[in-house]
Amino acid sequence: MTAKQHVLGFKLNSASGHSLGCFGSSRPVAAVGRLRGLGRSDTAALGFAAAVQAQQPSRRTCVQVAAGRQEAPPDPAPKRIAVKQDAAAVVPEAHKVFDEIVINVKAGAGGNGEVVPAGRGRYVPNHKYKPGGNQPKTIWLPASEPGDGADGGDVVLVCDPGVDSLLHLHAGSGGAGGKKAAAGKGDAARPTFAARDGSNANPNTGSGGPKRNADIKKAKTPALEIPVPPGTVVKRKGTGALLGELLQPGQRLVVARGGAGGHGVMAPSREQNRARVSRAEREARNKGVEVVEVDDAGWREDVKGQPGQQLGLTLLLRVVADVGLVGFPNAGKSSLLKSLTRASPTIAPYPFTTLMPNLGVLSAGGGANKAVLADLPGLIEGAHKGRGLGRNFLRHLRRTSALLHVLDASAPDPVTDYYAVREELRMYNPDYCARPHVVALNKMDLLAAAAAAGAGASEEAAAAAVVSRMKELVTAIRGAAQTQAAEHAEHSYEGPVPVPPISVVPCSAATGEGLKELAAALQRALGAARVAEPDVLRSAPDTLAEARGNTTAAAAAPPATTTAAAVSALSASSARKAAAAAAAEGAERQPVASTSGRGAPAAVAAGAGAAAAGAGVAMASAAAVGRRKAAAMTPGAPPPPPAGWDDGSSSGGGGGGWGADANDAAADLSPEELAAFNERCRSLGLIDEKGNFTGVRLPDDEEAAAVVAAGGSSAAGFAEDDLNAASPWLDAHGAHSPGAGAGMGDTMDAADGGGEPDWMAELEGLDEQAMAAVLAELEAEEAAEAAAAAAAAPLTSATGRTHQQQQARTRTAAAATAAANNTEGDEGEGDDGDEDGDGEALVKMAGADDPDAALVGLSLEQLLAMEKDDWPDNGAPKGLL
Ligand SMILES: Nc1nc2c(ncn2[C@@H]2O[C@H](COP(=O)(O)OP(=O)(O)OP(=O)(O)O)[C@@H](O)[C@H]2O)c(=O)[nH]1
Ligand SMILES: [Mg+2]
Repeated sequence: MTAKQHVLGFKLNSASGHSLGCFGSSRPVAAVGRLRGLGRSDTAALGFAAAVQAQQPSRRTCVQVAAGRQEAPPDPAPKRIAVKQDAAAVVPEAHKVFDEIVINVKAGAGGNGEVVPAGRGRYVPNHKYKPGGNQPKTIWLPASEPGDGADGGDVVLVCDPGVDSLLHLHAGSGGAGGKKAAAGKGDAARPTFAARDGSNANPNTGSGGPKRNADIKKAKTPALEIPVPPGTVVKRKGTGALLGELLQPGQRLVVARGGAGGHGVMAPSREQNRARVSRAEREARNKGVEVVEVDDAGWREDVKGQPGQQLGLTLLLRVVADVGLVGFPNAGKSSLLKSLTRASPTIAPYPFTTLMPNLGVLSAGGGANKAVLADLPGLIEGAHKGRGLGRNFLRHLRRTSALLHVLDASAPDPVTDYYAVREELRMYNPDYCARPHVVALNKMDLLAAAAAAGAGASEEAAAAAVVSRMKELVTAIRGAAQTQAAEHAEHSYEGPVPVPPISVVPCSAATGEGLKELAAALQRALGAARVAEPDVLRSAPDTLAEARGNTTAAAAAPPATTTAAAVSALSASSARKAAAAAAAEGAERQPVASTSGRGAPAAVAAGAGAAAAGAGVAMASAAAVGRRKAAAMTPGAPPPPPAGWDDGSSSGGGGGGWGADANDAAADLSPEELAAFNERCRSLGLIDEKGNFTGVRLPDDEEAAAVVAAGGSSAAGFAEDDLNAASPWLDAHGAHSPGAGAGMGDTMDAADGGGEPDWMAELEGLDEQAMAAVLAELEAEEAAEAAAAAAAAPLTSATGRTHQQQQARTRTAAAATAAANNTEGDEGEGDDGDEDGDGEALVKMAGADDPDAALVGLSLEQLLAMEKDDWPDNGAPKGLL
């Protein structure tokens, strides 16, 4: 044996085959992998030896290996082991779930405060100093107050409607500022989102500058905003505590608070320290206390910023939708979503095509009647225990108001499928089974094709076979729903009683058959959901429908549209009543009866005679046809609004604009009220004999004469003019007619109270005298206002004040003269026409201590004649004149 070769002897543990080895002796050493100094080929050789030894445990195996040589052994066995080792090193990539993620969030730490050495500053004279007093002559003024450190940035979740999943958080990438998840498991493997730390106090950057100004005491640190889709639920990892739910766009949830910034501190000077310590020492020694060296680090701690909060969060997405589509894989959920909405989900003939919910908007009837549908991944039996895609997707139903069960009608046993899905729902959350739901018997075309193939050439026989199969399925599905409710009662299961379907609609996503009926049924289900559980987040949907919900309103409607309104009202109210009754009755509710309760009244009221006797397709479609006929709707028109839906648009479609014209205001009135309202409008001249609106206007002479002749008012004062003829107009605006002896004051008051006075119309018919009186009164009013304003507003110059007062006096005098000419007294304007009183008031208002008071009575000429030097020194700029 050369020096370069070693003989390695092995004694392998026969129990485990190859876990331990010996190095030339019987003493066990470390595991094979931990033998130091061996190359890859050595390890392979050891492995080979282990394998041989495992085959023949009684033998002692020796392997000769050339140290340092990296030769590949010819035997394939070590290769296998090497492959095994590589396989162990592979870290399987974590499955990225779009609707759930655990992340770490870390708020920023606060910045440190400023430490200002006590020596910075200067002595300033002490203004309290008095010779002989105990105040020092100078006091120490520090140069600036020390600044605080900035608070650390918060971590905030922001509800962003532009984001539709949580996938963007997995990599911790994007603008959210997260770090990529580390390989491996545990906390470190989660993506981490850390906000910025607060900046340290720094006089140069603002924080920690001259701190006389409180506003710049702290610098601001921007928060880290993490966008999440609407419907994100935030829980604390570990405890599971619910931190919040983000539903509204722009909603914010602070999940980690930044640490507080450290305080700015004025550090004690060396002298102060020494003096303080030595004094304390001296006192302690005097008391015989042993002195222990203690570092007073209190202020040093105070300066430091606090760490930010740091925690693990579980984010769960619950899709926000009105209707959730549930069913077995391949039932055609995605196909139906595609046919009903503009969504384009992936559709394929194999199960679990859909892995993420797809959303689509169903807008039946346009406008407000919009519903968001969510197509969920397929469920299978045992999903609530984790089979298939598991129960995770079931939580997306949480925020839906109604459900659409999609069944493959061509499957061997659709009823069992329905029951199985209902049971899955019940076991996951019994509340889901209490929600209004519709069953879609999809793939009807396949059934028809099969029937046609079976029945040979006879089309009628094939159609009859399909109808009979559909009837059978509908009855069986309703029976299954009843069975579920009965079992619930029998076993006293938790939660509300499962409800039967609102409608079972045969349809085909491929041919489009039955889709209109399906959309209408979904709207009914949503209406029922809203009535049973009004959602405060939505605006009240049916205030107008409520008003039309009684026959009175229908009777008050214009004749041409009465039928449509009555049908609409009846169908809305009956549906609402049925829904309310259904909510109250619970398990006792008979599904067939409740369904006919929804459909039949509309049909009966319309005289279509299509009230269906039994459950099923025939009944549902007959009711729908009856409604359509009754409402005289075109085939493509939207279905009548269900309970709980704003019928603004559909009433317009069905009734030729009923409710959209001026009569809408009268819709809420009883016939008596309506008659009184019309009479009043007619008396005011607002509508003509035919009931047409004439608009708001001043009546002409004949009408005025008629009003006067009817004894409305006597003609006096301005009686012969058109002014009096305005009485109906004033009446209409809540003012009274000018009576005998009433002057302009009254008229103006009435006009003021009545909204927009037509001044030109009023002044047109006045004679000269009356016009002069009006003008004088206006002048007087203006003058009084000007005088009051002059007294109230502080004047800065004597000139301005004098000028204004002079003007006021002039106007007052003119007004007084005009008022004196006016024979009728103006009771409303009693403060006018008193020149002296006014002048006195002005002098009084000027104030006794006002240096300008002496100037008040002087004329402009007198003022101009005054020497400037004679002017009182009141601070006004001199020489203005
Ligand atoms: N003939 C016919 N085929 C249909 C109809 N609806 C769906 N299909 C077909 O059924 C298959 C499955 O349809 P999907 O819409 O992907 O079914 P799904 O329920 O979304 O399936 P998962 O996403 O796996 O749960 C596709 O091949 C569709 O073309 C229908 O009304 N008639
Ligand atoms: Mg699908």
